Amino acid sequence: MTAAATEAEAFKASLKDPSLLETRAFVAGHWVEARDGKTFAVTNPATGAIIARVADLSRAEAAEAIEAAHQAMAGWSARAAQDRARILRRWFDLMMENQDDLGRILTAEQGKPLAEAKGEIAYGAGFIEWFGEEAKRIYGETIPGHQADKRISVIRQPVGTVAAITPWNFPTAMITRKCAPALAAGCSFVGRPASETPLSALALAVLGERAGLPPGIFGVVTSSRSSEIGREFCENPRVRKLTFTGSTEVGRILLRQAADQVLKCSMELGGNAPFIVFDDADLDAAVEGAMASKYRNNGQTCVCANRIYVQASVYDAFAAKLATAVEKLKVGDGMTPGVTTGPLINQAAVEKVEDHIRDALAQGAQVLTGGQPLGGLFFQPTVLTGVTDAMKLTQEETFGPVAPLFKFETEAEAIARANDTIFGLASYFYARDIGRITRVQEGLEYGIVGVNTGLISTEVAPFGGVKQSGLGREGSRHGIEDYLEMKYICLAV
Ligand SMILES: NC(=O)C1=CN([C@@H]2O[C@H](COP(=O)(O)OP(=O)(O)OC[C@H]3O[C@@H](n4cnc5c(N)ncnc54)[C@H](OP(=O)(O)O)[C@@H]3O)[C@@H](O)[C@H]2O)C=CC1
Ligand SMILES: O=C(O)[C@H](O)CS(=O)(=O)O
Repeated sequence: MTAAATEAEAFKASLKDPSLLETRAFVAGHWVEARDGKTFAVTNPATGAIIARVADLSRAEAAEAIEAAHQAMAGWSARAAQDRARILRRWFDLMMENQDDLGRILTAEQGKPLAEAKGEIAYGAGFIEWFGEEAKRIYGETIPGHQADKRISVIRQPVGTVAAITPWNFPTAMITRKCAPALAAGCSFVGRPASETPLSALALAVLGERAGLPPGIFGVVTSSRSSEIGREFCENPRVRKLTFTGSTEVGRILLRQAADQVLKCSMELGGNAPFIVFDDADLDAAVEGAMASKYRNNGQTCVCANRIYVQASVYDAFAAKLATAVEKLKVGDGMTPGVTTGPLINQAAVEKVEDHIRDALAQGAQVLTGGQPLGGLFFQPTVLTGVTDAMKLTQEETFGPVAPLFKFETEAEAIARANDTIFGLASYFYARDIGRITRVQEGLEYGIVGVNTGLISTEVAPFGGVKQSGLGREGSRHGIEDYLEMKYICLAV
């Protein structure tokens, strides 16, 4: 056996339940290899080791998964909501019972520290718990008739078979944030996870099968051919809803492809979050919030602070406090206890971070701490000062551990600069004056505003962006609406 195969086998053996490390796709309730035998490698970004080889399905096999989901849907949507709710609750329970193994699989393929990965498992499972409960509350309504002999009612029915494409940065939560409302509504679901991180989705399918999801209702199509599978999802007439999480660039491609059949779409796209520190802020709290928002998942989240604006009178004090906190971060393999910051996902991510830093320094910014690669896919958590709006990192999402500090003078200036972007997902600010808090929270053009907090992610709230950060909301009681169609019934009596 080669060293790579040995490492993969060793990782599988390290799990309490090795059967969770599935490498076949899940189609029509069956675990399948690609018909042509093709596989693609899944590597550990911390070590570069191949931890698995996963079935590499073709577009035709993705079509078979969609057909199976379409055929299975009638029986699933006909079940009582209580029945669907019980199965989703069981799925939640199984995820939490296997949280340690699921966290280890997630860290191995994505790189985030194990504690953070286990946190994502709980976060992701929370969507299944939440929408299992919402399944029982899909209410309709009656409306007084417009004529004496008319009786008007409105019912809400499942939209149909849902296709989902998800990113590598939250390989569990981004799937459950979509499949949970879909299945709760009575839809069937076929997901295609990012090729860097398919194992978490497959482990989810193992537990979904054990929880009692009927064959075909929840499919996972693993493939390295993302654009081919994406075309199938957009063009297959059996698909009635496409939901995507990822970059705005790919979101635009999918929306163009989905237009031909006027396919219902939800889009959770890129961000460029401002993080504003006013002169009346609690600076220690602001530093804590900036650390949580900026360096979570090594800066690889769409809601990470991407631009940090600090009012002039507190700029130096905030910068010094932030640098001190950043220098306490411990970079390393996420499986190692005490590590707070794992690797970036791939070499392209490292190069984007280096490009943003190089561009900023060339235009006069200074490195307050960090700024250097650490070998492999590791990078020093970095703070830049003297940053200006002309630099690349002001308009582009860095998606890495770089905190650029901008200086501002007035409240109006801060709001205007924070809004000067095509994105509108998350935003944050720290202040204590209630008048300022009210003006700023209303003035920011974003789908999400964190006030005196850097962490906003929860299944109970509506998550989503405005402008080019996306379409629709995920989570909260609103999150199920995108998986339902409203039907108006006019009965002549
Ligand atoms: N708003 C949100 O909640 C989130 C937004 N993002 C944004 O996404 C970016 C980083 O994530 P990243 O995964 O690199 O984003 P990408 O948009 O590159 O990839 C997202 C998913 O889309 C797939 N994909 C890529 N190209 C196509 C295509 N032409 N047709 C169909 N599918 C395709 C990818 O597959 P593969 O990788 O296998 O090619 C992956 O599964 C950042 O801009 C970030 O802000 C990321 C996560 C969440
Ligand atoms: O993909 C992401 O970045 C997530 O949407 C961020 S969150 O849901 O964890 O806030």
